[in-house]
Amino acid sequence: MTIIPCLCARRQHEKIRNFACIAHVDHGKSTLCDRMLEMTGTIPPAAISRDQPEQEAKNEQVLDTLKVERERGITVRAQSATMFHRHTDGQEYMLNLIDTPGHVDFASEVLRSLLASQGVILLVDAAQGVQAQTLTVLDEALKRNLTVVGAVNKWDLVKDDGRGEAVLNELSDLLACDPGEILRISAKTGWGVESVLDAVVERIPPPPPAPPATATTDKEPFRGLVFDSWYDSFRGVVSLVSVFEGEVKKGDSITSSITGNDYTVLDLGILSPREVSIAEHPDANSRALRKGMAGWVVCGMKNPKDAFLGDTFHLTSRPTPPLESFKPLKSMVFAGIYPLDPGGFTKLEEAIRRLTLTDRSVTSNRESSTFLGQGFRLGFNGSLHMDVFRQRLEDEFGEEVIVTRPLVPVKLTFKDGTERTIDNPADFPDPGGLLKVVRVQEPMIRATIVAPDEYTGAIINLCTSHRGVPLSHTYLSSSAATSSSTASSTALKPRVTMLYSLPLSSIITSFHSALKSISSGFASFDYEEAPYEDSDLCRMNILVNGQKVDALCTVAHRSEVQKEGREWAKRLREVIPRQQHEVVIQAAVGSTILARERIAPFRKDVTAGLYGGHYERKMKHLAKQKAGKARLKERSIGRITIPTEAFHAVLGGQEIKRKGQASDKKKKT
Ligand SMILES: Nc1nc2c(ncn2[C@@H]2O[C@H](COP(=O)(O)OP(=O)(O)OP(=O)(O)O)[C@@H](O)[C@H]2O)c(=O)[nH]1
Repeated sequence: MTIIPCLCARRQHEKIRNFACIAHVDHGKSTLCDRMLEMTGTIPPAAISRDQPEQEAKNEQVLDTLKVERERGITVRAQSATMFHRHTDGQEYMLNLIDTPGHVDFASEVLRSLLASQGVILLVDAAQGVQAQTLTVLDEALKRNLTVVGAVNKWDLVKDDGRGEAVLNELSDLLACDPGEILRISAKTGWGVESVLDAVVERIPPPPPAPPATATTDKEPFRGLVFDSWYDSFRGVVSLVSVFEGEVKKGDSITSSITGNDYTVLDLGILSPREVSIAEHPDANSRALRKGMAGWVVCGMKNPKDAFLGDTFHLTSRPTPPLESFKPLKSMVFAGIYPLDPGGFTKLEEAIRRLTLTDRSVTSNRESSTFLGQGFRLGFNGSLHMDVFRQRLEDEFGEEVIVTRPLVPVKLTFKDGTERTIDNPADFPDPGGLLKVVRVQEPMIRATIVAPDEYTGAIINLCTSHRGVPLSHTYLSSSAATSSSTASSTALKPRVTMLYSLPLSSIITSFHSALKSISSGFASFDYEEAPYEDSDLCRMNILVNGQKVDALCTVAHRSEVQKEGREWAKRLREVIPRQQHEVVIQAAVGSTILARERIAPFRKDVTAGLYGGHYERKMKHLAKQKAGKARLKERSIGRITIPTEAFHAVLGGQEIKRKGQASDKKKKT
């Protein structure tokens, strides 16, 4: 059993390191975390041996605990774990590690992780080299003055073709450090991972020391930043707290800076990687969460609404100003969420309330649709985020939902000078209403695309077709240097970083998959928000037998609306079942019809019982049927039944097509 030497509180922080693993998607963050947890004995070792690296590891992405993370092989939530590591200096260190997501939609998870860290491990895949997200996450770490330890991962894949060295140089150029400082590792086999643990101890600074005690205060008062929280049906809200100052222990009375509510600490502990009460952890050797530590706190907070990420807890008896918090990223993609079962609103409401506690970047407001009934308008960071949220509702709460078409926020400036930002297409004015609007603006992004330069032409075409404007085009330094004819793989060929200004709306559906397909998977893409710009947008309505289907209307750029209208009318025709009467589907902007599709009615054989030769009777029956149908049609305007499943399929089809997982045809069958 290893015990942290009992240092006085002022020195103990020196044995603590708080760091995050950051990288582009799939560069091996979660795998590296598995190996570090194994090597420090935090989790049982996997059945791998350094002598037989080809043997598969058994611990796979142990910090990716959500079903959606395991199914999709992506991290969507930052996860923390505390490890104890005996360094070569003979001392035991407490390492608080945070595994972060790589996808841009979960950037807010990376940002809050960085606030609780003093350093980062920046991983780069030896086969892929520096990618778009490598640049953006590094930028965030540098903005916060964090120490960056660079590591090239997947070294087991490196052959004698110079690729590994080229990637190593690329990363050292980026970090402006000596190539010798970059670690070479294979997170999968565990090779070199010991050097990461050593670098964490030696290069990442400990949390800042406590100020000396003054005559009036015997010790520093407690201040802790809440950087994660989740809901437990028995204990209520569990908050993950990074202790910036002082210490907190069981029985302490603490106060939330945001709500002013007082609580008593009922239990607290560390994540190792599961929750372990501090009193029970053999290595913690302390009954308190001390300065520099990160751990969970249960304090009888029953209402998830009282839990705020970025909140500061302090001792009730020693009020302190709140710590610098992090602003939640603004939601940029909005969609209506409705229960598939029309009576399931209350259950869905509770599920959303619980889930938004673990994912505070989702905004939620009630809304109602004439077609779908009561539901919610939720705001997300991007379309993958939206899709993951929908899957979590299903996986974790059994809630099947209909998700309407996503929309980015649109700013309207009216003639009288008032401004309004709308997140629901139903609120966008029709052509008549637009006469009162002097300015329509949509959010833009600054996109970073990194790709081998042979794909430059195709990428320019793709961006242009998505209304993109080029900003810059530069070579990744060392890849330009290795552009020689000796390069034997695409990863060694010169690579470019292209910056583009693009409307956010143009990239929320198919842009990413299109980029991957035109670049054979070699291009990577990331973006950051840019200011709003003027845009010629209009609202497209979908009409069924002349009746507006509010849940299907959308806002699109005028240059794209015709194509969209045709696609949607066609798609609806495929999913709406034939009915007793004709169904006409139209896409329209104001009174201008852009597309029309018709579903022919069933024709009941009213002459079936008649023998041949009764021509006049047959004609009479057919005439009667025609008149009856006309009446039926008149009455049924607005009463066309579109099965909810069909609706679900048509909206889901959009998602499926976007991800390229299945064609619409497959969906139909
Ligand atoms: N050959 C090889 N494969 C690796 C290595 N490290 C990770 N991988 C594989 O790379 C894939 C992605 O690894 P993850 O650890 O999930 O990557 P990640 O960066 O956490 O992914 P996100 O969280 O989705 O961004 C998995 O299939 C891993 O098995 C390595 O050192 N060598």
